[in-house]
Amino acid sequence: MSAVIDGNGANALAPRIVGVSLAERSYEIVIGPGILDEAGRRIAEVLPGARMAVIADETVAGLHLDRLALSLTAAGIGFETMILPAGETTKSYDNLITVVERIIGGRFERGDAVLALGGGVIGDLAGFASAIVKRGMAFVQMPTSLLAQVDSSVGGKTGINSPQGKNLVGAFHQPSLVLADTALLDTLSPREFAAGYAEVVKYGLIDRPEFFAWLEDNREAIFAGGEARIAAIATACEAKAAVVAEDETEQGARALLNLGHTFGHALERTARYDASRLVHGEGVAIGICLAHRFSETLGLAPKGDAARVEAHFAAAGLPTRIGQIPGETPKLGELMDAIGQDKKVTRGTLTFILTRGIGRAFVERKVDPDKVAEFLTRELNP
Ligand SMILES: NC(=O)c1ccc[n+]([C@@H]2O[C@H](COP(=O)([O-])OP(=O)(O)OC[C@H]3O[C@@H](n4cnc5c(N)ncnc54)[C@H](O)[C@@H]3O)[C@@H](O)[C@H]2O)c1
Ligand SMILES: O=C(O)C(=O)C[C@@H](O)[C@H](O)[C@H](O)COP(=O)(O)O
Ligand SMILES: [Zn+2]
Repeated sequence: MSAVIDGNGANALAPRIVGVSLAERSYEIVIGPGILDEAGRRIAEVLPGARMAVIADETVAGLHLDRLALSLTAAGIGFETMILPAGETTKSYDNLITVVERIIGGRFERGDAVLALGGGVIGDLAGFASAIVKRGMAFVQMPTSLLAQVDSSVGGKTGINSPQGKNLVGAFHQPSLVLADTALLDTLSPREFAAGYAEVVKYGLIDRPEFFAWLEDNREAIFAGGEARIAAIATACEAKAAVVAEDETEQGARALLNLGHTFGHALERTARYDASRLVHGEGVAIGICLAHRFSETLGLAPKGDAARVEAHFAAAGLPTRIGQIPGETPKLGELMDAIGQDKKVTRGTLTFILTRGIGRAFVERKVDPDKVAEFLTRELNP
């Protein structure tokens, strides 16, 4: 991207850089349009001499892999590509084995890197492969969905799904670099853009009420593209980077990033990870609304905040109620079973991220499962 100095001396087209401070595992998130064409140069600066095992799904490979290949070649970086089917079911044991064996078969060294070009599915799977091959290879994230640019490419959570639940097998393994080309979002479907937006809103609802209010005012501009979109992505990355720097392996505060996920992951499991019914960001949108309504029901949050959150998601085209998921309505027992497999369960007790109002989320341990079941019974039978 060429640099242009505007009237105020600011570099108008320069990418936004957000740092993730983790001592010797610190790295930069580079955000802006056109970063894809600079990928080779930027990667060579951070990982000189490393070869890349490039992993992408079929959709993203068809759209954007050629340009990445040109950029890597121009920078003298050797690479092999591995293409997987698109969609949540790709985060499987079978695909993990395929990818791991391809990397080993390609004679990649520990100091070489796995490069994930794609959404959160590819980032989580490729990241996990990089965490375990040779006990940990280098890893580069090139997120191509909104969700991946604001959330999954940052913070080092990697993994796959088990038939028993979301992300139940994985590792913390930080990338060395995150390159988020915001122009790639122009090819993302409106539905997937909206799904990623749910995770953007999440940061406002956790502890940045002013960001949530800004999103209420700027939602249409963010969906249209341009500066508002880049600003929203950068703010989300700053928010996530701050939490990750404080609590890399989720011993405490990082659990806040799971707002809406205890319910959301259970809904994804009951929808069988079927994208025609529910994708992750949609599950998060419904889950966040449930967390706000549950908090209101428990008398923790002021009346009206849950409705405000729901109105914002609905305006963005996102579902807010379990009944909006197409297909068979999940059974209470199935949902409670999935909730019982949540990774935040401690000594058998449930943990939820609840809220005292917009921007006032907190981690509640020892949540009474009977209260959750009563609440869900009402939600399932409105
Ligand atoms: N590791 C983390 O911290 C973290 C955080 C949030 C979510 N996640 C995980 O991320 C996954 C969801 O990520 P996602 O929403 O990106 O899903 P995804 O990777 O399935 O991508 C969504 C869809 O968009 C397509 N796509 C991606 N980029 C595109 C582009 N530029 N143009 C056209 N199509 C494009 C993909 O092919 C796919 O069909 C879930 O598995 C979730 O559990 C992980
Ligand atoms: O980075 C985190 O921490 C998150 O919780 C981000 C979530 O948006 C993401 O979906 C994550 O994969 C969920 O983590 P999990 O530990 O609940 O599987
Ligand atoms: Zn998520």
